[in-house]
Amino acid sequence: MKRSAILLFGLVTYAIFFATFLYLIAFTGNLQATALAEWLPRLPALVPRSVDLGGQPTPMATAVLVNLGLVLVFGLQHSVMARLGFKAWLRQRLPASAERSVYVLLASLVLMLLFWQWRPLPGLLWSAATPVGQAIGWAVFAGGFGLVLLSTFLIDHFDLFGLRQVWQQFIGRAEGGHAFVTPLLYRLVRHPLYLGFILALWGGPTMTVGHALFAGSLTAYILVAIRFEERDLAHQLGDRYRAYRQRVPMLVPFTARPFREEDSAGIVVAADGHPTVLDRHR
Ligand SMILES: C[S@@+](CC[C@H](N)C(=O)[O-])C[C@H]1O[C@@H](n2cnc3c(N)ncnc32)[C@H](O)[C@@H]1O
Repeated sequence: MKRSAILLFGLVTYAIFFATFLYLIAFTGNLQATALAEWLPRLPALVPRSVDLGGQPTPMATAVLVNLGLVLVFGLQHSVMARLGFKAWLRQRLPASAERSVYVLLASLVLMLLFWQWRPLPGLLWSAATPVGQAIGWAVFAGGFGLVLLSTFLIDHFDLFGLRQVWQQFIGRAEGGHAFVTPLLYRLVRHPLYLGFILALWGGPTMTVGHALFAGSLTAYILVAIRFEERDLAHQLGDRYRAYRQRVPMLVPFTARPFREEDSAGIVVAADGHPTVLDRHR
């Protein structure tokens, strides 16, 4: 009974996450009307509120404060709950197999709060004037979200969103955490998923003040989150992660400084074919 309940919780959480992710795409791209409606006039309004449309009109200063507050709540939820110490604390109170689903559920709820309470700031900063410019804007937007989704599968999509953990407890198999891997895009940059988000946030054919606030504050949060995440990874993987960090740039491909002999002094680099399991239970 308890096993089935945890499995059901994980499945429902995954469905909620996926719907929230789809809403995030529509929210960020204003897939409600705007530019897309010019191309596809019969496109139904996909979402009632987006970064630029449908939100409560609010004076500028209040809108900025509310919006930054929403991003701060998002950042705090993500960063606090992703720390090894917090995970250990949570596991003393909840079944370990449900921990990731709880994180994913809360992350989705915090995003829903942001969608609901976001205040548009409609001043136009830039807009692509030509069809080619608009197409490039949409390509960056779509490519960014595509990169996010692809990166989740390169790491381990079902582990990141808690499904693997609830399934393994259901079939009575011990849970082991997912491996540290560096396939494809992870050889070009250390954070392709975050790079995808940054491209998606800044892509699209137009940019308003509100959209720039959304993109800018989340980009700043991503840069902070990378610091925390890398600190944990270096703690878990030691020299292996430090050597990876030397070889592969953070977000911009082909910008790593050349690897020098002295960089490898005292460092033992594990072969890429032998991933280390990231310990989720510390
Ligand atoms: C939302 S994912 C983002 C992954 C990565 N920062 C990126 O942008 O592609 C965060 C989780 O992925 C894990 N992670 C980061 N790099 C990884 C890698 N190369 N292989 C496996 N897991 C990784 C982190 O430990 C963390 O639990």
